[in-house]
Amino acid sequence: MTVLSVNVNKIAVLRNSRGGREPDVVAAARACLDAGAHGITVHPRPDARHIRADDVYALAELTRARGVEFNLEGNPFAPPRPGYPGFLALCERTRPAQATLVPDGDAQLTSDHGFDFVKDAVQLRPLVTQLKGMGCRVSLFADAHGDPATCTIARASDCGADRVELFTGPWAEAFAQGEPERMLERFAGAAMRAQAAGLGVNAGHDLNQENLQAFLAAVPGVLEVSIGHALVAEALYAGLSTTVSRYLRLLGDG
Ligand SMILES: CC(=O)[C@@H](O)[C@H](O)COP(=O)(O)O
Ligand SMILES: NCC(=O)COP(=O)(O)O
Repeated sequence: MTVLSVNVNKIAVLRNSRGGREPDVVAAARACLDAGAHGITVHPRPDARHIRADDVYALAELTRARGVEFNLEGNPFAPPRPGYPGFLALCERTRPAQATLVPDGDAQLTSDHGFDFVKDAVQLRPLVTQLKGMGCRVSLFADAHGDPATCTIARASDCGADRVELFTGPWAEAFAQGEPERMLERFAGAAMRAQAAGLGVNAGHDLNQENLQAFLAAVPGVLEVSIGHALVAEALYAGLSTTVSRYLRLLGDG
């Protein structure tokens, strides 16, 4: 079975837009877990555009109390700054069940590529060792959509990683354009090469209710998907009619 880790970054985007406490990230995470989600993911960014250090601490406590996986994602190379203690410090303080390393830059709107496991190995190896020493399972964000001849995904095992997370943005794009076949072949091939090297395979980015099943049917042995942006958008649509009805009842119209 593939487990679902819900990414609650977008709840924090909404909260931060008004500067108050609502919507509450922990309450939202609790609702996801009450609905049966297997874990919670967050990807705090150094500019604190959504998840803040305090959210990470509170979610670590919630997931520990509920006995579910906390998946902390982030760029381990981004230096600390006021309000952001750094990815390793956050892991040290919260001991997430899974640490997912992602090579994003500050200016990125969102994550858009994985590591080059040949070029980045020297830097990654000691970090992976350090995180494993904290008791974290370590997953590395990986491209799976490129030419199989140049794909370095299997080399993630040389970095000491337990898993890779396939960057599924290109899959979502190919699906939306009605051209899924070649992309599915590439992702399935990359997943199998990673598995042959002893790595577990996770997947995430832009997965949604439309593109998820075809992906999982074609890509073997995906252990976990982390989904946030689309899931929160879909939740808005699913919840809007109930909520509008409630307001109308309050107004005596319904
Ligand atoms: C690694 C990954 O694909 C997700 O964590 C995604 O980047 C979410 O981050 P944002 O919510 O900041 O877009
Ligand atoms: N690791 C991917 C993730 O946590 C969520 O990505 P998205 O669904 O917000 O694109």
